[in-house]
Amino acid sequence: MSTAQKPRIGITLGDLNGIGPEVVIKALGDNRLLNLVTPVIYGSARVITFYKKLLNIEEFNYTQVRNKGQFAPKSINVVNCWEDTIEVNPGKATPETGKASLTALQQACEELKEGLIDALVTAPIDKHSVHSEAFPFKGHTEYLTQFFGAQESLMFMVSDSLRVGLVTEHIPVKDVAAAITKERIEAKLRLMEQSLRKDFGITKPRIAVLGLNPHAGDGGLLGQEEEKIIKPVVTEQKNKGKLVYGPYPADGFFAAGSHSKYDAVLAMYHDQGLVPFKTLAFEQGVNFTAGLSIVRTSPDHGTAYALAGKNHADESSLRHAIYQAHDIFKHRNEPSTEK
Ligand SMILES: NC(=O)C1=CN([C@@H]2O[C@H](COP(=O)(O)OP(=O)(O)OC[C@H]3O[C@@H](n4cnc5c(N)ncnc54)[C@H](O)[C@@H]3O)[C@@H](O)[C@H]2O)C=CC1
Ligand SMILES: NCC(=O)COP(=O)(O)O
Repeated sequence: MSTAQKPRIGITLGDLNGIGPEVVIKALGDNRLLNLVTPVIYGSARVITFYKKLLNIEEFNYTQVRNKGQFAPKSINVVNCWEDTIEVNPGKATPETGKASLTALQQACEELKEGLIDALVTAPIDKHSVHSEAFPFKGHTEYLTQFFGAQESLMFMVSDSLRVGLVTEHIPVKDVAAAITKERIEAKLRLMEQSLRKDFGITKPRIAVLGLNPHAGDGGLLGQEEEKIIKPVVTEQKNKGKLVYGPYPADGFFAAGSHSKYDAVLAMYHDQGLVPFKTLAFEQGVNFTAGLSIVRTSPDHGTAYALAGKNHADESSLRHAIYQAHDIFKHRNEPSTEK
């Protein structure tokens, strides 16, 4: 694709019984997006029609893709990823919709690999119903990391006011401390710094690192990870001239608004980073998988089954995910941006 053309953004519907189809339809209902990107929905026209009727949305037109990779440039394109009729029951977790969400994801990833689309936005899957022999992963992040052949990736939650990356992602809390190693923190810091430069155009990024234990260990009284692992990594980074600071106690850090002094924050585990992120930036927040050869974003929420089919789901995060995928794709492909 030449950079003058609009990026073709693949959008998977996620679990058909969750809020994925609703937020996709509502976000794309804003026609201004068509001036910027060519959206390609991976899923099923039948499911889209079902939700259009259920939610009473009339202003949403699309073109079904008949020939692989041939997309209508000024339209919302829909790729039908399965032939059979899958029963849609909003709010209900089922193995069938788990399987369908995987089929759409796999097809989108294949077409991304083939260069038929330029970036991927994924609506939420139900990690439990999709988990199977065919998908032995904890989520999209782990699947995409393997599919696109990366050694490591970074779960990077991004918004205009806050960026938070994670050292450990989808693992039980009981396993977190053992997973906090010098090598893993270094790898995540490297990915975060590269992404801030390459994807966000920040020449000399400032990064804050959080501690693991209460009060960042209180000098070793409340845990040794800060003294033995995290501080030495931060010191080494500083000695290399990197603007890396910490480790900071996580609670007071956000309470004092200290995150606004940094381009990104590295959290040690999922909820340590995502609780403040979602509290401060839920609607604008986007989940970005940094460190891959391709661009993938998603909204920062899940299937929200309790809201499905009720027209109560907020589509802002999905819309931001599309804009963010566009911006990062452009950043990576415009010759003038920082690499
Ligand atoms: N990227 C992905 O595919 C993700 C998938 N999930 C999956 O989603 C399922 C449910 O996860 P939960 O932890 O309950 O998180 P959730 O994000 O689905 O729901 C958390 C709370 O936020 C509300 N909420 C979520 N999205 C909203 C929206 N767009 N508008 C208004 N309110 C919204 C929900 O009603 C609920 O009260 C799980 O199966 C999980 O695996 C969760 C996060 C990411
Ligand atoms: N809470 C973030 C999250 O679960 C991201 O999941 P995924 O993008 O890896 O599927």
